[in-house]
Amino acid sequence: MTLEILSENKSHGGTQGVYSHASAETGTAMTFSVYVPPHESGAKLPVLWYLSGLTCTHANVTEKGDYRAACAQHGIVFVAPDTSPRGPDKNGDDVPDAEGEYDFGKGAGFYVDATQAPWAGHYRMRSYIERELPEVLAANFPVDLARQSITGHSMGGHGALTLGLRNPDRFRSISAFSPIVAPSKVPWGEKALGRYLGSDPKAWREYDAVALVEDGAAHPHILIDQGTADPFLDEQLQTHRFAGACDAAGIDARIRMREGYDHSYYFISTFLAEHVKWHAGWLG
Ligand SMILES: N[C@@H](CCC(=O)N[C@@H](CS)C(=O)NCC(=O)O)C(=O)O
Repeated sequence: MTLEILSENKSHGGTQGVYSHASAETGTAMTFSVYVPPHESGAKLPVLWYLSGLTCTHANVTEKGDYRAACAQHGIVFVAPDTSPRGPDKNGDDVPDAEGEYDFGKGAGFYVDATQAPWAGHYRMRSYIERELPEVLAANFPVDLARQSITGHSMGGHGALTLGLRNPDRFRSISAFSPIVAPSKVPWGEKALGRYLGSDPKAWREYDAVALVEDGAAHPHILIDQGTADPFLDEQLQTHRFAGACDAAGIDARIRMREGYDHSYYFISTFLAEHVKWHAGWLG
């Protein structure tokens, strides 16, 4: 499994890298970024995954997220995958896309394994992040996969909550910024899950944080930050649904409404270091 180094830059005493590899899951090259903090030779470090939102690649958080000082201070490796397959597959054909739609297709993989044509062949972001990328990390970076946590933004907040709730033994803590907590119930999610997974909403439940909690999933360490001035809050994000599901299930999730903050990286960069520190407390 060879990694191509696209860039490596020294930062806060560690290395911020961007890498590409041939993914067996998506059948394409996939790009991701990894920040490795300064560490003693031979050390194995805990990992914080960051899943990005609609229209993003690894680059948005890497360039605008402001996490490196905190990761250097707490000795945490920070991994930011892409949000969908892109580019040519191994036959040289471009992966299917929804031309002109920012919320479906490329940049909008929704962290699912698609079951519907023409998406099923390449749109396998769940397995890519749950199975393949951890193996790539373990083979190429000084990581201790017994210590992992996960965070994300918007569609990536949905990804963090659903991956975390499905894999509570793998992720010690889960956080999210402005997550889509109930994709089955909102326009972004209804569109994406319907087209990737088909029209039967039963197949959507494992990709819906509220439905997962209703169906018995739980995690003891969940933190959500949501801006009150986020233009997507009422229609697409609906944080109250997750708060309600957690209350009903007896899950003590910490959900903070942040006065005046919007959906942008100005919001994320304000609180991402706090999230890194919070995860560090569970990553030991
Ligand atoms: N306003 C955007 C909606 C998509 C959006 O806000 N994307 C968020 C994630 S859901 C984001 O992080 N965008 C990239 C950035 O701000 O760097 C559009 O219409 O394209």
